[in-house]
Amino acid sequence: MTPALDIDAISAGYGEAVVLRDIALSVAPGEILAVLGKNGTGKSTLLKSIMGYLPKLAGRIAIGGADVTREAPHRIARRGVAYVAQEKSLFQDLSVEENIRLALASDRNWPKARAAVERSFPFLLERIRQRAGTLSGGEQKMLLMARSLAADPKLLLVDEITEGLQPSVIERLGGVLRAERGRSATGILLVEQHIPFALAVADRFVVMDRGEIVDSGSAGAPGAAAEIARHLSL
Ligand SMILES: Nc1ncnc2c1ncn2[C@@H]1O[C@H](COP(=O)(O)OP(=O)(O)OP(=O)(O)O)[C@@H](O)[C@H]1O
Repeated sequence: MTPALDIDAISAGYGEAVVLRDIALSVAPGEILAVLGKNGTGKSTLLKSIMGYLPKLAGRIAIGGADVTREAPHRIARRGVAYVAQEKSLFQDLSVEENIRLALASDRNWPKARAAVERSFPFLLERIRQRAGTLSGGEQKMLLMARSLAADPKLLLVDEITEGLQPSVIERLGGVLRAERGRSATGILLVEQHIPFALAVADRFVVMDRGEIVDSGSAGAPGAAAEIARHLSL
């Protein structure tokens, strides 16, 4: 099966500063891969380089089998890649519906997108005309996730969605991601620091340290949480 994402020996960074070194990983359609690591180890940089925001110094990135290593971000997005960034990227003055419609390639996709929102976060349909900026922090994170899933992406990149959220919202996001894994072919790369959340929703994990992958395994393996916690505390 062609991977949703295939990264082969990527090195990348900011100008002279090399942050990622020789990264290799792949995500199958319908699979969730968690990327864990301490602050500043290059997890967000990895997502930015997949989105084409950073030039690559070496290596190759393929999305759905197509080489996108040197492609511009808008072309990568058009291949069906959605990115839930750490910074909230909602249009605060636009309504919930307008924010979701902006992620769609065509208005014709709205009925399908609406059904996806109903499946994932139905409360958003009751707030469909509300300005995004007037939702709470947790609700805005849910809207970000709903907007990405509504576009039915081939690949979804999620950067620390649980940061600053209360346990019930984290639980709800986890439920949505688990359901997504069961029903769609979207490959998901989930950058996280929240180990229990990551292991509950992912199939596999990798651990990054100082720009390199230093460990990997199956999320369901006994001892995975302790093994990851050791890396994060070193
Ligand atoms: N725009 C930038 N210019 C230069 N260096 C940067 C830039 N953004 C990040 N870096 C550096 O790249 C390294 C990795 O940062 P990155 O944000 O990818 O880490 P992270 O693992 O996502 O951390 P966190 O969990 O804190 O978000 C850090 O040393 C950071 O200072």
